[in-house]
Amino acid sequence: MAKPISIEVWNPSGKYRVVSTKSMPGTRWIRLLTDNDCRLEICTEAKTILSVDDILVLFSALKRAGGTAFSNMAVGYNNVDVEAANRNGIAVGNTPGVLTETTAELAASLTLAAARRIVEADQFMRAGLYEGWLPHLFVGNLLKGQTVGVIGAGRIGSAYARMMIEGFKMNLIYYDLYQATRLEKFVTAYGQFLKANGEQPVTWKRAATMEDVLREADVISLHPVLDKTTYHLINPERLAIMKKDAVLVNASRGPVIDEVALVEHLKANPMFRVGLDVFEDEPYMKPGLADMKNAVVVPHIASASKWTREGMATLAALNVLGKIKGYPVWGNPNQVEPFLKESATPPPACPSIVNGMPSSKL
Ligand SMILES: NC(=O)c1ccc[n+]([C@@H]2O[C@H](COP(=O)([O-])OP(=O)(O)OC[C@H]3O[C@@H](n4cnc5c(N)ncnc54)[C@H](O)[C@@H]3O)[C@@H](O)[C@H]2O)c1
Ligand SMILES: O=C(O)[C@H](O)CO
Repeated sequence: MAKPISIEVWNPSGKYRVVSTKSMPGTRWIRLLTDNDCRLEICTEAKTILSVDDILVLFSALKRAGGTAFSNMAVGYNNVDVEAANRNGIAVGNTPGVLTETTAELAASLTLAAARRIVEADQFMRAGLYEGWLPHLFVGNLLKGQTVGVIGAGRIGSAYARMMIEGFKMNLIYYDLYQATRLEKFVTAYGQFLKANGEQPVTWKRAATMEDVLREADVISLHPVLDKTTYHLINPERLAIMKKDAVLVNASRGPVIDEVALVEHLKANPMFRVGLDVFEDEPYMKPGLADMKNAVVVPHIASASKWTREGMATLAALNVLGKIKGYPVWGNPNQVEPFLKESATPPPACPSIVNGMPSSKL
């Protein structure tokens, strides 16, 4: 017999049953549900990461139980079979916007850590190897005036680009299926500001192909969704056209990079550096990656700030609650701030439902 799962129950007499597969940060999301007649069951097992297949099973179980909604506590939903959710009449929620700046900040941190060899230098220092200042010790790359390449200039890609342009006066080259008009306008205006102050203006370019970005950029950060078009977007051929001392950052999804090919590239090109938040086979790294001094690796923490994680929990809970209440879907998933005001009642809407199913169908 399968071992029973440990759960914590809030408001046991609540009319609507909501299950959280993990304990989520903060308490507002719990209050919002229990104040609205929900019985909340939180799975307290230490490790409950659901695979794509687990979620498929969950959908049919949800349907059998008369359930109507599932929400990821994440903006990315490549782990969810949305077609299967549609077949089961399940609305699928996600948590856009609240994590944009936090994720971009981590991508910027990885960029700096890789470019300036922070982790290597830290390890050297702790190992007691420092004997005094030397002209060649941990020489890295200067970012100012270099070109930052962004692949996937959506919410996070654009926020990252702005940080690197405004912070380090980098020029921009980007590739996206859509034009990033607001980002372009920002760079133009910032360039004019710099020029008016007697400084070298920054510039932008929308690349016709991804290869143009890879060839021209000194730093490349990946921010697309993961789907068939972006799987192994960085492959051996594309690694080969990048500058030998480029910095590559990935805080999108692991499979966007062919990680085996990346390890080979790092071995062959010691001046090439990467900063990775995500991995092809999480929680594992491909063999050899952990030994590479020119790789900075962190465990999928890009959205890990207290405010952000609490906000993600709130949005995920409100997606589910909104479906229970029969609320419409919020019109603009890029503007979710009204749901995040701690002291205010959230708007009567589901913050973000990706399969946009009308409440009446559910
Ligand atoms: N590491 C983390 O913890 C973390 C945190 C948040 C988001 N993410 C990942 O980042 C992704 C982006 O999030 P977002 O909020 O910026 O989403 P978004 O939808 O605003 O941006 C994604 C962009 O990718 C572009 N795109 C899609 N296919 C492309 C292709 N083939 N080539 C180039 N561009 C393409 C889209 O046009 C869009 O502009 C998420 O889907 C998620 O997987 C990771
Ligand atoms: O897609 C997301 O939101 C991340 O992977 C978790 O922050």
